[in-house]
Amino acid sequence: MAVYTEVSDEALRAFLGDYDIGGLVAFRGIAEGVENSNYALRTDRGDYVLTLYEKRVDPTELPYFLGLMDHLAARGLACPVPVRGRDGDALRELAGRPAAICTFLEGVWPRRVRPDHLAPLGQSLARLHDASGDFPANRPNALGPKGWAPLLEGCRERGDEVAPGLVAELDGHLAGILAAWPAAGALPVGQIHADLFPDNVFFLDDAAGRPRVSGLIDFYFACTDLLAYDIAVCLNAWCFEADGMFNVTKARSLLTGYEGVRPLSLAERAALPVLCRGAAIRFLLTRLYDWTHTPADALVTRKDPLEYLRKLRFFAQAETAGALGL
Ligand SMILES: Nc1ncnc2c1ncn2[C@@H]1O[C@H](COP(=O)(O)OP(=O)(O)OP(=O)(O)O)[C@@H](O)[C@H]1O
Ligand SMILES: N[C@@H](CCO)C(=O)O
Repeated sequence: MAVYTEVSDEALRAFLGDYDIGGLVAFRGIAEGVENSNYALRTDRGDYVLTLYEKRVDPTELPYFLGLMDHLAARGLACPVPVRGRDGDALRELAGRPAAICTFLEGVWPRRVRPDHLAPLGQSLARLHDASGDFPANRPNALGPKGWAPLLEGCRERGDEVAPGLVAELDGHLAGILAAWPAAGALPVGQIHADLFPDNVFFLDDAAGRPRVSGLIDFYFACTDLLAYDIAVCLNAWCFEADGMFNVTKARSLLTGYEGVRPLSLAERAALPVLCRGAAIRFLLTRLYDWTHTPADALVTRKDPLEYLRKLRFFAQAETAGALGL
């Protein structure tokens, strides 16, 4: 479900009148995604995605997200390009919500991640980091280390309903992660995607049948943080099997693909285990918060926090990159 705000035919036609993208051919809601309302839009000039930004997005941050996509696309990264209206503005308003039209990306996200998805993923992630090197704006990571303790506080009352003893266990993990977190200035910082899960990466097969990344989407958690933290997010989101096992082959392919474009420093590699613990607790906490604050019958699909507890426990017992097999 991801159409929270309905758009009337009349409002849509008036809205499109502010653009120079041709006449309307087709318009339908996109079911996937949970944060915003997304519509597939076809005009006689091409395909687009219309996004209406819902309540959890801070409108003052939209220029950063749209500006970053524009910047990356201009440097050759396949990502949605915000389309400007006749007045030059990409960020507009529709049905009472901030709204933008972006170009449509071909491809499909992998429902089942295979080992051969990982090297192209790593390459794309490194290209994103390289291409954003000269991006002029910054956005602190609200869901980074400083945000985790307040999130855990928000889960303190009801967290143990999800698993007995969970909150106390998370207190212990969080203290350990924060104590071991890289000091400011120790690792390279830049613009990161911060949510590069399989459903945000589109692939198409090349002529030889090998998967190639056709585009990255959903930059609405992007922020300025440790570049290697983005790899840690991917190690969490892409390298575990359904039975909970960490797949070292996938993890190595991710790093090989990444380092083919941007080699990691020794310090970045050494920090991977704690960055992986950090990424695991970040997704565990946001999922736990949503689980304990969203009514069970709400339209939003809640994601399982315990999937990330298992990942956190796995990373907590691997103190070095070597122990992870990396
Ligand atoms: N530029 C694009 N090209 C093609 N499809 C797109 C594009 N942007 C979004 N989509 C489609 O819309 C769906 C939802 O998009 P997105 O993940 O950005 O939504 P969201 O509501 O912000 O979701 P999330 O819960 O993942 O944060 C995607 O899975 C994809 O199918
Ligand atoms: N990727 C996040 C959802 C927010 O995009 C998760 O799986 O918890």
